[in-house]
Amino acid sequence: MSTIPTFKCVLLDIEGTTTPISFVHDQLFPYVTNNLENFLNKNWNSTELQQKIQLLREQAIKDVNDNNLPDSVLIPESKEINEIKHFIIKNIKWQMEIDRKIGSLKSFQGFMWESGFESGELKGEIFDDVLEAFKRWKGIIQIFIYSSGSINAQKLIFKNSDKGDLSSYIDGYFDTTIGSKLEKSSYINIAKEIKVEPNEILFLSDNVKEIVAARSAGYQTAIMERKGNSPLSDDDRKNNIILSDFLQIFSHATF
Ligand SMILES: CSCCC(=O)C(=O)COP(=O)(O)O
Ligand SMILES: [Mg+2]
Repeated sequence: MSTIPTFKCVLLDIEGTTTPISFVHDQLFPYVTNNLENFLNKNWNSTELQQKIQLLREQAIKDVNDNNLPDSVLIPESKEINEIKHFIIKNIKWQMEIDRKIGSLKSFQGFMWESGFESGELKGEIFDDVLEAFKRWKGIIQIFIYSSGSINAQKLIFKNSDKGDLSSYIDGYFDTTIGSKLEKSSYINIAKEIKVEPNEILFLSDNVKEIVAARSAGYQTAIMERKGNSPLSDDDRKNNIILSDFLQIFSHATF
């Protein structure tokens, strides 16, 4: 068994990989849905909030025009303020019910989470083995994050984590502004950006479709099978390296 890594850097998904899915669904998402109305009322005059709302508005227009969604998802601009807020809340709750991984929603959520992390109400949950691997990789293997969550939200989770401030371990962050996690081109773009050959990058994720996209771009990959992740098929098991713990990477024959 080799203990010498054949990769120069790791690219890590968050939800289901560094962080339990339950943290995202039981803490992060309810923080948004429970505080939405208050948050809009309190921050209505903030330019940043209005920019985030504009992104939601533009996405909703695209949804109606390109995706044939009903006009009821639209967010009007020129109505009474409480009516506009009503449509924003409706739009966000609808998108969150289907766990949409789309930039405008993720950017809005990240903006809201800022207050939660600042007040200490939210603390990023990171698996124990992730911190141990970060310590072993420091100065040897570069660590990058690629999540559907906004870069702002990613930084908040690692800076305000239950393991302390982990920012110093992380060399860079990518979100879907570089492209969808399901597209081969996104992984090629990331490799170009970090100036590392695709076959020298190890991508870890719980999502098999993301793994397939990264593999088609020439990455080394492994599927994370954490408690609470979606079940894997027999084919997934046959065709992939499956890990339940980052520390298994250090003793895995093919890495
Ligand atoms: C900064 S992660 C917040 C969680 C989130 O909103 C999300 O969509 C995570 O998706 P991932 O790509 O990390 O599985
Ligand atoms: Mg994930």
